[in-house]
Amino acid sequence: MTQSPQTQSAQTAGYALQELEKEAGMGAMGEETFAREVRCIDLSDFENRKSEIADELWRAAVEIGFFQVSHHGIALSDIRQAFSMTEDFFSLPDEVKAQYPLARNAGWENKSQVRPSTKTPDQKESYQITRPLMAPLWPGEEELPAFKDTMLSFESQCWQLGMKLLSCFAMKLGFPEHFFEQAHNPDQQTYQSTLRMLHYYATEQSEQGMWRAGAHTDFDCLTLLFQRPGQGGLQVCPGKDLESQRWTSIEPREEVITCNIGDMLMRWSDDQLPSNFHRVRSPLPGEYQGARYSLAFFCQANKDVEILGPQAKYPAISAEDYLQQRIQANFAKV
Ligand SMILES: O=C(O)CCC(=O)C(=O)O
Ligand SMILES: [Fe+2]
Repeated sequence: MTQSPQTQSAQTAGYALQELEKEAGMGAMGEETFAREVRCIDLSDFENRKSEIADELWRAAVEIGFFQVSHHGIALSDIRQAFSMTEDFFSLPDEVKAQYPLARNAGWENKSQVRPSTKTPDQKESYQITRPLMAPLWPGEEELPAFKDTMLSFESQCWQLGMKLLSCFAMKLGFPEHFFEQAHNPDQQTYQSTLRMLHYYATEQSEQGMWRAGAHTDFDCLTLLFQRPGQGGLQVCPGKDLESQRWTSIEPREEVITCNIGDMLMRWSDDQLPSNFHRVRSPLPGEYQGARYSLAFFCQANKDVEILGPQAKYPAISAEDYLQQRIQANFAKV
């Protein structure tokens, strides 16, 4: 980094402001539609079909910003096991979970994320796993047997898939094929990719008139989102629909993973790849009113990695500074 700290933080603040202004206008209900297609890209025979898959991913990401992947290599039984552990974790008493409090992007929080779009707390609890920060944050084996091993192995599978997808984007951006894999190195202390377990409260435990997750774009490069059948509510607003605030509902399907580009890759791609708004709305009367669980894996470049696009549209910024400014805008205390 050649800039003085002062110039650097002024630019950081300017960019943060721009992102937040966009987000602040997105809190309304808007219009709902099922009409827009969210493409599902088949990843089978990945190594042999890589350039064709890369073309399909690029088109879906550029044109819509969201896509789903099928035949992605993570076994359904592993996904189900990760969800079962997630339910077990959130069933622990609050006093137990409170021993593992959220700091930066690891640990447990409860109704503490206030989105700039809604300015109200998301009606959820979450527990985030970020490898280098976990030592004081794992429940003991006696509290939750096999939790740590199961979730770490799932995290690793998510990382592998995330890196596969990012290698396709690297090729299309003119970076070396393994560029993003090197930037998301799980063996270093600077690793900051995160597996987030989410539990949205059943209607009776939620405050009325609030969002399960207010409209937002993700901070990361790429998000992989796993949903449970029958637990809907995720809605996306592809860039084209931003002005009209037309929201497309994504029907949860167990065998596909819903993916979206985050702000970090948008910046890294000089805005060629858009990060788009999404949210989780509360159930409407007549819909399933029970709890909703989801799992999200956020590919976030290691702290010391410099984010600079192929055309250098924006000044270089470290992934650490980039992420920190977005976390601060969302959580008061961390
Ligand atoms: O739970 C979901 O379906 C979405 C979660 C999400 O968008 C997030 O945590 O960033
Ligand atoms: Fe998100």
